[in-house]
Amino acid sequence: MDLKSSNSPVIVDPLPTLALSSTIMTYTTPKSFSSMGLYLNCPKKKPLPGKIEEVRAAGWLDLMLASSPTRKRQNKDFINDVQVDDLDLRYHNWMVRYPSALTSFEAITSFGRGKRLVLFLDYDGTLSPIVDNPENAIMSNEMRNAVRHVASLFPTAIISGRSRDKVFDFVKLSELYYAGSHGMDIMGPIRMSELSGQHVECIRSTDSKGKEVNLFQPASEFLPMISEVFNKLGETIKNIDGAKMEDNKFCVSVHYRNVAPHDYAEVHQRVTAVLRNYPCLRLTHGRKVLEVRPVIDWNKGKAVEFLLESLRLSEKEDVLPIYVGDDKTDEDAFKVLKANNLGFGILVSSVPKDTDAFYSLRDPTEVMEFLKKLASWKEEST
Ligand SMILES: O=P(O)(O)OC[C@H]1O[C@H](O[C@H]2O[C@H](CO)[C@@H](O)[C@H](O)[C@H]2O)[C@H](O)[C@@H](O)[C@@H]1O
Repeated sequence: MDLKSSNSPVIVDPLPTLALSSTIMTYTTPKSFSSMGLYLNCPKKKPLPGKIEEVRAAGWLDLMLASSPTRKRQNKDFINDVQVDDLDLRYHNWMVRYPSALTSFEAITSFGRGKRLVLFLDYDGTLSPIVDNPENAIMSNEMRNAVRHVASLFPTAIISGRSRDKVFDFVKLSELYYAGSHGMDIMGPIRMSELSGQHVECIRSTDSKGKEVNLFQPASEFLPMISEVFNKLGETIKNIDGAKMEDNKFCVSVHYRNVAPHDYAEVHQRVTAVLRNYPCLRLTHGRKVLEVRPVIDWNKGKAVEFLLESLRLSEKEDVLPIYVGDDKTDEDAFKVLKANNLGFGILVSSVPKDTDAFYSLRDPTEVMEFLKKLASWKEEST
C-alpha cells in the first residue's frame, strides 16, 4: 500500500486532531505495508503548541478535565440540591433518547425473537468498574459467570483497548473471542474465505485450549515503532506525579487519572512532543487516558465486522449483533451497527453523553443484570 496515495480513506476522528510538527522524523515508516487498504496517509502535523492556553485552545485540556466524570465527584462539587436535581433531570431527559436496556428489555427481546444474537462486550467500564489503578480492574466472579452463561448461548466477543493477553488474563474465559488493542489484535475462528482458498491476511494459530484459530493483526508492522514510542513516552512522563504508561501491544496508553489537574496540560504537551517525530501514530482520548495508536483505518467497528464475517454471520437478516461499551472508542462499533442497520449499541454511562448507541445502561452492575436477563430469556424461549 502506497502511504502517499491520495485514494486512501481518511480517518475522521471526532476529537481535536493532534497539533504537531512533522519537521523531524527519527523513525522510518514501514515500507512493506500489506495490501488490505487499511493504511492511511501519515498526516502532516501542525506546529506543537507551546503554552497551556494553546493546549486548551486545541480543545484537549477541556476534554482531559471533563473525561470520565464520576457521579460521586460531581455531586461533591455541587453545593446545593437544586444543582444535583438538575443533573438528575438532565440524565433522565437523556434517557428518553437512550432508554435503559433493562426497562426496554421486552422491546429488545421481541425484536430479537427468531434472530441469532451475537454479543460484543467492551471490558473496562463495562465488565469491570473504572478504578484508579488499571492493573486492578478486576472482573467479579459474578460478572464472569454471567458472561460465561451468555457465551454458552450466543457467540460472544470481548473487544478491548487493552492488549489481548491482558484482557484474557482478566476475563479468563476460553469460550469467547477476543480482540485487543482496539480491535487491532483479533483471535477468532478460521474464516470461511480462508477455508475456500481466498487470500486473507491472518495467521493460523492455536488458542489456550489447543483449538485452531485465526490471528488478525493489521498493525503488526508498527510493533517496533510502538515499542520505541512506549519507551520514549515512559521516559518523558516519568517525573509527572501519578502519570502511568500501559503497553497495549499495538497501542500505548498514557494514564493521567492520578495526575493533579494542574499537570494535565503538561502530560499532553510531553506526549505530543514525542509524537511529533511519529506522523504515522495518532493520539486519541479515553477515560482519563491518552491513547497512542497507528494511523490505520481500523477500529472496534471494523473488528465487529471482521468477527461477524469470520463467524459467517454477516449480511444475514436473522442475525442481531449487540455491542455494549462505555468509551469513545466503542462509538466506532455503535456507528457500524447503526449505519448498516445491523443491530444496536448499548452505551454504559451514568452521565449524559453524545452517542450512536440505541440504549443505555448506567454501570457494570446494570450490564451484568442485562446479561443475566438475556440468558434467562434465551433459555425460557427455547
Ligand atoms: O476498550 P476498553 O476495554 O474499555 O479499554 C480502554 C482503556 O481501559 C483501561 O483504562 C480505563 O480503565 C482503567 C481501569 O478502570 C482506569 O484506571 C483508566 O483511567 C481508564 O481509562 C486501560 O487501562 C487502557 O489501557 C485502555 O485503553
